[in-house]
Amino acid sequence: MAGIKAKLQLQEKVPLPRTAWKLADLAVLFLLLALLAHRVSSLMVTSGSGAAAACTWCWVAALICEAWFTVVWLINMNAKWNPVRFDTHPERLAGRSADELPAVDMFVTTADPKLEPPVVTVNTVLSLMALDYPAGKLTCYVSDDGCSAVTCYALREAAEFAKLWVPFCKKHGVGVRAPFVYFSGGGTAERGGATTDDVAEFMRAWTSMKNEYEELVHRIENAEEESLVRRGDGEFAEFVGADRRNHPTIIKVLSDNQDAAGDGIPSLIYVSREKSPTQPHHFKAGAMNVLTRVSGVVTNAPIVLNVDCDMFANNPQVALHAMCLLMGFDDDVHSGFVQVPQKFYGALKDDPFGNQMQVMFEVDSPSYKELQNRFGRSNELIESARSIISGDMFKAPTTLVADLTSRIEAAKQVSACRYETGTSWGQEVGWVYGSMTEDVLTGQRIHAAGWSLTQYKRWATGLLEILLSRHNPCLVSAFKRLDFRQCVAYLVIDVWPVRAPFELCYALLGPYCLIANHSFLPKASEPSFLIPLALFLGYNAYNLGEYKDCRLSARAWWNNHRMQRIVSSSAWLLAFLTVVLKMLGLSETVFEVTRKEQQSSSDGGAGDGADPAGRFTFDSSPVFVPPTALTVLSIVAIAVGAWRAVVAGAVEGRVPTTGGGPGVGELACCVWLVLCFWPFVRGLVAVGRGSYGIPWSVRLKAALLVAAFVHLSTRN
Ligand SMILES: O=c1ccn([C@@H]2O[C@H](COP(=O)(O)OP(=O)(O)O[C@H]3O[C@H](CO)[C@@H](O)[C@H](O)[C@H]3O)[C@@H](O)[C@H]2O)c(=O)[nH]1
Ligand SMILES: [Mn+2]
Repeated sequence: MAGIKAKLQLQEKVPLPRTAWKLADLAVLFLLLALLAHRVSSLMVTSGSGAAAACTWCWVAALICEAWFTVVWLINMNAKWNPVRFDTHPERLAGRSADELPAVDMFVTTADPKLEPPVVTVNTVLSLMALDYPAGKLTCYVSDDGCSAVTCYALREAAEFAKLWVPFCKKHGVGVRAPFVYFSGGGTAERGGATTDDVAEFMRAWTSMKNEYEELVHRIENAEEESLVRRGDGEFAEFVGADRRNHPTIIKVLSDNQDAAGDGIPSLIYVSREKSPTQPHHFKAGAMNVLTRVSGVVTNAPIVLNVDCDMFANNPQVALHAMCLLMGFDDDVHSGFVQVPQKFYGALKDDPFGNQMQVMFEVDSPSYKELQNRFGRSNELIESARSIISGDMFKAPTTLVADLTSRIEAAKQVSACRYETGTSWGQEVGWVYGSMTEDVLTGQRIHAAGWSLTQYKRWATGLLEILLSRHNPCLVSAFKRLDFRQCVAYLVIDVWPVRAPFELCYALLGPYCLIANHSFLPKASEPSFLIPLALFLGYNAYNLGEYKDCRLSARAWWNNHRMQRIVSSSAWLLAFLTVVLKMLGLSETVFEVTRKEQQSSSDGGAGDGADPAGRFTFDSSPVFVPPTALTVLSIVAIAVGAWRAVVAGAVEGRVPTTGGGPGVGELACCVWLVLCFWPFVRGLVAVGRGSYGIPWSVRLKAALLVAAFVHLSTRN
């Protein structure tokens, strides 16, 4: 270690100046504060005079929402005020002898062979096994919460295929080592690295590799759960009668490489942890904690890399880059995890190095008893914890186990579903339970191909669970080692779901005023009208500018802007309600696994009637009710406003009721809402167009909500 540090710098911190943006940040902040000041002063005037009492509460509601938006703006400003970039230099590591690099245990989680086709998992695993790293120092653990013989079979086949694939990738410097990506280039065989072997020979190797891969896919796709478990050789006998919700632990060593310096392919271990209907399994966090313990008693690498089953490594040097960050600090033993800085709205490369939220064990010399209370009753695990706590965590294990199979008993003990009872797992140790987003700020997948409100709902649920728990960043900052600005940075994401009720309230103000003949914004004739106008224009120009800065189109900005409004009135709102129900003890939150598309290299991605990219589809899920209702309400409000204007024009000399009736501002709010929710307008119009149309059950619920709202607004 000391040797490495004395040598060339592995990483550099480069500050990124953004003076002009800082000025823009402050300008928007100034406008927000001006608006708040104007509201407060007008409220004081009206409460004194007693005039226009009817709309006072609109102004109070608007003031509260705008105060909240100002807080959100401040939180976001803090996070992007002084950005830096870390440049890593893996080439400075690559030259070093293999034993200077720490071993890495790579965790892949899968939960359902239907939603997450085994071919997807296999591609992820292959991309990890082919990383540029000493093969003997890599072990890949796959956790299968689906307890599927097909997944196990697919991985065994993948281990065989890896014997061809890994040397091929390394020899030809393949860029992306997930075969489906590599071969999706069609006939144009991509070639990385400048090697001297002649083109014809490469083409031959490429073709034969492609054939091998297609056969692998064929075998996996045609494997059947039933026939696998009934096979004569009894290889999958453990899966006989195994119900995914109720079965003993199954662990299989599919590839074993204990040659620390040597080549070959990394070890591959299949783990399906014990499940029992009476024990909570804590979803992904539970799976990760089992893998952590299994790795602790089997290979016990000091570094853990975690990816989901659909996150292949898009850069074979990713482990080396990570090492530059993890080993590049002076205080590296204390750097438990490294966060890869993300660019805002960054449609950047998707860094698959999913890092863990787990804070590293504090260094003290705990007694055996303390260790047992903390980590559980496995002697092997306690030994491995002790070796990490006491020693240099980067020290390569000196005595390698003869073979991995000898560790299976110990591994089964720690995979039992009752193992955690009475220990600190899920609390102080490992992945923390009680939130559906145990990873939170880690490299978030950018779902370029589409979006899923279910996923947003789960994320938002998890985030709010964090906010309302003792892990709330403000509490953590007050009592633990998280400094104030870091706390505020975590809040950027944690407050997502809390934004929902405020955004909803604000969105309702425009329609309410049009329907009830009130106002919540200054009149166009008043000078103070310029404040909200400047804010509206300035804020949107700012966001558009950010998109332009990232070389994204105006269209991309608009899509994202309106998606935010839609997500916040649908998924975030429901997440908010779900957590409120959980707090009241009325329901439990569940982890709804997202469906992974199976990208096959052979069918050219035609897909089974896949939706044209970007077109919204609907189903009868409750997430669609609030945005549908908001859309209908805005249209109704515009109609009412127009009708009132016509009537007022016709009945001459008519005096406006309170002088506080709606004006341009309120109308603009409703029009803007309709524009943001345009996909829902299309969904309302598309009757009988399958999933493009909003289902009648959703329309009915939305209509009831709108009717109730109109009724309440017009009741005096
Ligand atoms: O009981 C479960 C449920 C899920 N998973 C796995 O968890 C991962 C993430 O699930 P997915 O449905 O793909 O959720 P995403 O929203 O795409 O995942 C993001 O958000 C999650 C938190 O909500 C994080 O756990 C992920 O790392 C992060 O990529 C997948 O590999 C699943 O197989 C399990 O292992 N066991
Ligand atoms: Mn996912």
